[in-house]
Amino acid sequence: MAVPTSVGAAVEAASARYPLAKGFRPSYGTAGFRALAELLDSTMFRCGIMMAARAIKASAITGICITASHNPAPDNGVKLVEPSGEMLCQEWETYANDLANAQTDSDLIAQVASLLAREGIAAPGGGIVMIAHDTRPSGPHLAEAAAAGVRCLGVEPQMCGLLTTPQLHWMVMSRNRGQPWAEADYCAALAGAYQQLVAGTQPLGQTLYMDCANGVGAPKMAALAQQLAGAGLAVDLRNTGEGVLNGGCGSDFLQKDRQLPANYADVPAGARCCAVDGDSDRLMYFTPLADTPGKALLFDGDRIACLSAMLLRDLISALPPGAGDVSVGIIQTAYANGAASAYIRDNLGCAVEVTPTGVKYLHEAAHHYDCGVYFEANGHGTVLFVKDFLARLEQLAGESRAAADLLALSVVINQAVGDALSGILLVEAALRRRAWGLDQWAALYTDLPSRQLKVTVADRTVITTTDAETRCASPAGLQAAIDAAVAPVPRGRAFVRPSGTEDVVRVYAEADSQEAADALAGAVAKLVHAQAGGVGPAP
Ligand SMILES: CC(=O)N[C@H]1[C@@H](OP(=O)(O)O)O[C@H](CO)[C@@H](O)[C@@H]1O
Ligand SMILES: [Mg+2]
Repeated sequence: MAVPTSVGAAVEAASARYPLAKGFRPSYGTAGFRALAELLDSTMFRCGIMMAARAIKASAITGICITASHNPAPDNGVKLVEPSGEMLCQEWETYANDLANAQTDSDLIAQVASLLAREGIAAPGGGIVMIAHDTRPSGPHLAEAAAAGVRCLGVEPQMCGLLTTPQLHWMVMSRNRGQPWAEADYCAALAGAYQQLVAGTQPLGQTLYMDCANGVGAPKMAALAQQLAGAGLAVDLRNTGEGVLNGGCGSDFLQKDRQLPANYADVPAGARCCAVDGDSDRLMYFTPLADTPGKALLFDGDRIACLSAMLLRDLISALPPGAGDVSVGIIQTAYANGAASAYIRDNLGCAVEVTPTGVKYLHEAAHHYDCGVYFEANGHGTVLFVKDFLARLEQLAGESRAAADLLALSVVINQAVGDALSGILLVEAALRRRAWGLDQWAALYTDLPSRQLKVTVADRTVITTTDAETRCASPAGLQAAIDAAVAPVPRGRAFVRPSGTEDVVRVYAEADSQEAADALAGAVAKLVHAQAGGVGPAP
């Protein structure tokens, strides 16, 4: 099938303004495309075309968020939103790669024609693509490039300006469901549900110090906090945009260095603190340590998952018998701390599943349960409720506070994707309902010391993995060598995998002491360097 003439002409006319940078080979990674912002004009334009096609195909609204999340400020990238509000379905990732890598205008038009033919899209037009961006200076320009792509298919781009990634996902989800979908509706829905969850409980009484990573989370949390006035949640916003995005602050910085972010010198040891990343889809809680100034004790995604599962368990056990059996599952990746996995297995009585890295895999697995809790260790995740369970809860909500609270929980916690702002309300509500401080939360279990390293190799695709990335299938011999390095280490565990967002191989190791974890990670990094084509000096 030939591409409709109007589409071909529109692509040809517009694409000259968004040429493929010389030698640039974009690859759809763990969460979309990411690169230096100045390389991305063509990628955004082409993603615009694709998400317009996705909208036409579904007769619905799709979304494009221009962000490079926790990456440095000069980078940018794109996250693509399905009509359901979830991340782009995996089947369309191939189109994204094919379009993004078309070398000439005629190649591009041929790729568009092939997509339209394979998806049975005969005529352009219909649908809307909502486009938002984070605080990076390159955002508005790249959003315009995406909009130009959308228009080529006769679809209307709707410019939403500055939003967190999860807000855009939520808006697309709500709008396609025919529910109130504006940004103000997001704040009202989350704040109202939070108030329901904490009704009748005492405020925690201390300020929450939130590190906004100098990103979009700052203005958006400020707006949400306005709606929470009177709910007993005092938030002190730090790193609100005066410094460099993700520079010396934010959830990723904290997780990597376990060091206090910038502008926390005056925050007392033991204070309740949290940090989000540049697009506010990751959340870490932390507290300044008294005995090692400048260092933080982390409450990571694993610990947030445990707290969420405990809240779910409390509420589910208080449901009336009419609610029937409710399955709760926790989904983790290989990066989950071994102590957290053991705690869940031994104390929470939930099913545990391990998937490859990337929320698209965790999100999919979470759908296997009535309530699926998923968090990556880095704080990216949410709690999903299946429709049928929500319908049962609605029937019971009039007579059962637990049912009403579970419904409120499903509103507080973003059902489209992991959302740091909604995660904050989840954690605050869970702590407040138990009248818990950070001490009790910390006492659930003690993290095993761990270490992550990166190794640069000539071609990271030489490393392939199996068993949810816990074992290497190639290069031959590498896994046996890793096994030999791990064997003598008490509580030792290690694995390696190629990153989906950076040109590196990631090494993870944990053991019963920090020294042992560091040594094991170092030994495994050396093996990777030696056996998988390491570049530069050995680690
Ligand atoms: C170890 C780690 O934290 N990996 C991160 C990172 O993916 P990599 O494929 O490891 O580069 O970025 C992803 C997207 O933000 C996130 O989902 C994932 O958890
Ligand atoms: Mg992010």
